Parts: sequence; structure tokens; C-alpha cells
Amino acid sequence: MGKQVNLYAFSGVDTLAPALRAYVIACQNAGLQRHGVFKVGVSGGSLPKTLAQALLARSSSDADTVRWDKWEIFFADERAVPLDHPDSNYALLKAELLDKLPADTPQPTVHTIDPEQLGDTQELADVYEQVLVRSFASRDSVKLPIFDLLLLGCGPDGHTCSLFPGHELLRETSAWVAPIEDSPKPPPKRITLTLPVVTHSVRVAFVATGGGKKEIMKEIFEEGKGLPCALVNEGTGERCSWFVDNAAVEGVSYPRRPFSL
Ligand SMILES: O=C1O[C@H](COP(=O)(O)O)[C@@H](O)[C@H](O)[C@H]1O
Repeated sequence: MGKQVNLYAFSGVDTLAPALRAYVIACQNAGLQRHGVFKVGVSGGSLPKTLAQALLARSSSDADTVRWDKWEIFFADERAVPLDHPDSNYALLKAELLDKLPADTPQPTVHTIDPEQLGDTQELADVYEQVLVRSFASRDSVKLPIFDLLLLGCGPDGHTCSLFPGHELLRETSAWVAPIEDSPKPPPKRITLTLPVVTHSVRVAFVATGGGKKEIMKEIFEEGKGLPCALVNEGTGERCSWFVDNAAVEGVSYPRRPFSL
């Protein structure tokens, strides 16, 4: 890794959320300048709630506006369940964020998984990869899709997306989207962006809050040990920013940065 990842620590979610908002809007505006849309991948877990707190706040100026109609939302990982199932990452994002957008707001484009393919995770991954191919460019013309931003969570075991510690999927070098049938965290059947896609993103932002994360944060930032989150850190360096609360990094010696864009 060249330059170091950015670790931004806040007193709590109430102070983290405005910084996350400013960061996401800066990534949005860079994406709009680059290609007229904002291509963002989001995770499930605890992320959608914090993201909603950040993005549903009233905008204070034109520069602070979320341009929802320009957003193309993809899923960093998804569970092989119907879209209205309680385990669905889409259902979670919908309940926490999408359903709360004002009705008169132009809506984002949301690329969900195809419920028709639920039986076969390889097919599900292939179909979702084709969604990326159609949006980003053909696989013949680009080696990897380039998201403007990936918003990721960090599990208490150091997993991110559905990339789990020690799993063979961490060695995937060719697929953009891969199936997993033996996720240690239920449900077992899922699809996930692969590590090369994650580390190829223009920006990556992790959000991790709460004391339950402090042991794994110590491992990620001080030892690494091939944990998926540490591999993302290594592959992205300064393009990667962590938005955490103090509880999540208690005892972690890695230097914090004051937040600035
Ligand atoms: O299973 C999953 O877990 C991770 C981490 O969740 P968190 O609740 O610890 O934040 C999440 O990022 C991923 O999208 C999800 O499928």
C-alpha cells in the first residue's frame, strides 16, 4: 500500500453522519463530473441505518444536495432470498432509506438481484455480473468495473461484502460477482462483489460503529492477518476512508485523521 487509509473517528453516530454525508456528496459530485451519474455500491448490515441518518438530513445548500435522480445503486453483496425477505439487503435499504425519500424527490435507479434466479447462486451471480456489464461497459473493453464509491460494512470477524476470512473467494481474480454457498453468517447462500472489484473502486468508505467492533478493528489496523477488510485497506490505501465512532476504535493505535474533504 502506498499512502495510508484514512481513519476518521467521531464521538458517535450523530457527529459521524454529517461527515459521511459530506464525503458521499463529494464522491457523487465527482461521479457526476466524470460521467453524469453516480455509481455507488452499498452493503447491508448496520450500514443502511447510518447512511439514512446521513443522507436524509435536510440539505443546507446547493453544494450539499443529494442528487437522487443521478444515483445508480448496486449491492456490494446480496443474499439469495426474495426481495421482500427480512434477510434481503435490498429490503433493508428500502426500509431504512429508499422508502423514506420524499415522494416528490426524483428516485434513484436501484439494481436489485433477479428473484427468478434464486435457486442457483452461480446463475444469480452471473446475472448480476451482466447487470454490471450493461451499466459499466462490456467485459471485453474493461477489465473491471469502476464504482464511484463503495459503502461497506465490517463484520465482527473482519468480513466485508460477503467476503469472509480464510474463504477461497478471497483468491477470485476473474469474476466481478461471485456466488457463495457456505457463508459462515446466515443466510449461507449469497452473491458478492469480488476483491478486485472492491479495490478497483474510485473510493471506498467503511462505516463501523459500536464497541462490538473494537477487537476486530485492532486486528485489521494493527495485524491485518489477511482479513478481508485489511485486504481492502491494502488494495486501496488513501482511496479508502473509515468512518467510525470512538467506541469502535478504543485501544486501536492507528492514527486518526481530522475529517476534511
Ligand atoms: O452479512 C453482512 O454483514 C456485513 C457486516 O454487517 P454489520 O451489521 O456488522 O455492519 C455487511 O456489510 C454485509 O453487507 C452483509 O451482507
